[in-house]
Amino acid sequence: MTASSSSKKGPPHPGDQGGGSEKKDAHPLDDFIPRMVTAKQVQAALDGPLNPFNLQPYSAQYKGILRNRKELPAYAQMTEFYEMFTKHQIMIVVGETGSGKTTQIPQLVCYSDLPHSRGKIVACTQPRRIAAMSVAKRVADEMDLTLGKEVGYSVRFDDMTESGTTFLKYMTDGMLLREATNDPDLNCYSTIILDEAHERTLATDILMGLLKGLAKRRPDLRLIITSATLDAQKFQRYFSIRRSSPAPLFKIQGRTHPVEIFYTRYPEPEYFEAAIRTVLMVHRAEDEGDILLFLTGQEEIDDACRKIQIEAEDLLKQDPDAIGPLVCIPLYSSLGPALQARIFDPPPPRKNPKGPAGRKVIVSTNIAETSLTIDGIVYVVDPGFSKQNVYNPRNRVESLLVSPISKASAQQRTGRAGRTKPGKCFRLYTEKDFMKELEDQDHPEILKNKLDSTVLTLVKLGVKDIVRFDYIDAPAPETLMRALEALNYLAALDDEGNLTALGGIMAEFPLDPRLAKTLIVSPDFKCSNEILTIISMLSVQNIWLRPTNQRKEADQAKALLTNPDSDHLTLLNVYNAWVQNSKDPNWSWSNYVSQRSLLEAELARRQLESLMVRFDVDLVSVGYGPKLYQRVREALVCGLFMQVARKEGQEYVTVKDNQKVFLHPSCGLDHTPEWVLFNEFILTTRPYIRTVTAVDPKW
Ligand SMILES: Nc1ncnc2c1ncn2[C@@H]1O[C@H](COP(=O)(O)OP(=O)(O)OP(=O)(O)O)[C@@H](O)[C@H]1O
Repeated sequence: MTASSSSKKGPPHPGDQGGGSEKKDAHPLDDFIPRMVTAKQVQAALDGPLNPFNLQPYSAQYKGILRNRKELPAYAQMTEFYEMFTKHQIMIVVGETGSGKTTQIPQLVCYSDLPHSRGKIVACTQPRRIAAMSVAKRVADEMDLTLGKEVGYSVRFDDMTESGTTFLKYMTDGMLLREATNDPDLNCYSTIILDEAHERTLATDILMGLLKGLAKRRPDLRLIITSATLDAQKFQRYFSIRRSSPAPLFKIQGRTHPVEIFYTRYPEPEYFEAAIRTVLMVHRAEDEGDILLFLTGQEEIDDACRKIQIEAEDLLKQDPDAIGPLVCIPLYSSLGPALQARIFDPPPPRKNPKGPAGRKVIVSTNIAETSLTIDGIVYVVDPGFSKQNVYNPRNRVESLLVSPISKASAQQRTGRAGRTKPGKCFRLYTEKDFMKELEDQDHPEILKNKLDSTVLTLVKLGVKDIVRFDYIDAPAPETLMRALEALNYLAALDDEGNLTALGGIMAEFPLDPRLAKTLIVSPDFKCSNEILTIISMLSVQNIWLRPTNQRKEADQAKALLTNPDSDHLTLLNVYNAWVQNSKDPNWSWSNYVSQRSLLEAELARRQLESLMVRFDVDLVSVGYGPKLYQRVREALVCGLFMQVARKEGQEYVTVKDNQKVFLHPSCGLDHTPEWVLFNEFILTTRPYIRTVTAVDPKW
């Protein structure tokens, strides 16, 4: 620590040897009192010559970033923060977008943990992996430390932390939940920050219940719940110690830069067209600055990127002195990390030194809605829609529907502008609709998703009564019952609802319970090597590329890789052919399959394989031939037997619920077999089953 703070001695650290005069192996930071740290000490440390976390001199980059951090509202309220943090085990933090909740609060907590060599980890959860990864990178830079060492992240299939070194870990809420199943006391953490709690993802909701209980067992554990302002009181009440004393609220006042909001005068009948028009209008008429456009899904986004790009090139040709170059970058969750990272690339350079600056347009799903700072975004275009998952427990159908966003989402979207300078947000709906039609909040996922996997996690966590668990909002009993029933059929739970040995292992795999079961039983069919590949391929989206102008060629290429009896076996063929061709991107390109999806599948495969090793699930194969194909199909039935349909006339009817369904157009079967199993039931223009395999009812 710097000289300025070494005079401020406080009570000894719990690990200190008491009574001695000079401590033998004193650490230079020993007088930096954990939990009792003051804003003054931290400010002195931030401005000091040495980084207290690694005792190295600060870099020039650090000093530059620090100047900006000092402008953040969270910095200005540091004293108040520490006052509350030292007094309370649980606190709720609210603040406007961009005030520094995600980047600053976890750092402040880290100072209170110094010297970290003795310490535990500070965890900060994020609903989305891209946010966890990019914020960890930003914070590592802010702290002048190395990403993957002192500051790390952990997301499904990608762990960038170092055991014993990492003391600040950004992670998806799902990862923390998974860790809790192995260590219910989460002993390695000193403080857990549930960030973006207002998003109410399934995992965050369950974590809130667990951590509320855990806080009673572990008085040393601190919890911080951060949220957009609208629903803070709900969290305060939920985390109250007694009925009369709600959890304290730390309000970060103010924001960094103003964002001007514009509404349309009349409702827009075609949001997609309006969105493209608006982006081009901004490009033509507004000053330098990048644009972020929110759309609902991959197809729409790719389509928009193409259209915007073409139009912008036309504009540039017509008037190169007034219009700058433009590059359009898509962002959605199925893009691999490398392509997602393109959103942080600089905008294209000017065409000529006197001409207008280049502009970057990012077209994204709502994964860019929270916690993400993309430097340079000045304009946000928000058509007001997103794709939302809705589960109907009566017919067990999950459907993705394009629906209006909530006011909270709209505010988050607006908040993506004005992060590094003042911004503008164009809402493609009227102000009246915003006020009257949009709900305040999105419905919590726990009230609208299928809960099979969640219930398995809860049982594994030792929750005895699933219905009476301390949910912040309890799900419909019917949804819970459906989940218990499915897990019982899968033999993950016995008839009394207790976890079986099989269920215990299933819960260790980050997969839908049906797929976990398939994988675990597959050695009995001597094909676990193949099932592992198929499941890894199922975990990534969009293996097939089908560019609009090359649909025929793409379909022909796909036909050559297709197994006529099974889309699952087709996935196996694709992966194996790719490996046989040395994972050559040219092979992928000429066969119209996505190299990046295959790379992601490979990553998933590696991670799942290490779990198989850990839980003694043998990796075996009978070798190629018709026998293998049949065994793979039999193994699939073991996990997916609840997802079987039978042909009736031109269509299929599901065996379990008697629903009429159709084979999805992407299905590669060359005939319509009597019985099929399917991976997914989706409702779009019609009820479809997707990724289908012909099966024999005997199995
Ligand atoms: N990668 C980055 N590059 C440049 N500036 C950044 C970056 N990340 C964060 N910042 C700055 O830090 C500010 C605070 O970001 P932070 O993510 O902590 O805000 P927040 O309060 O969590 O907001 P939100 O909930 O909207 O994500 C941003 O407004 C921006 O000015």
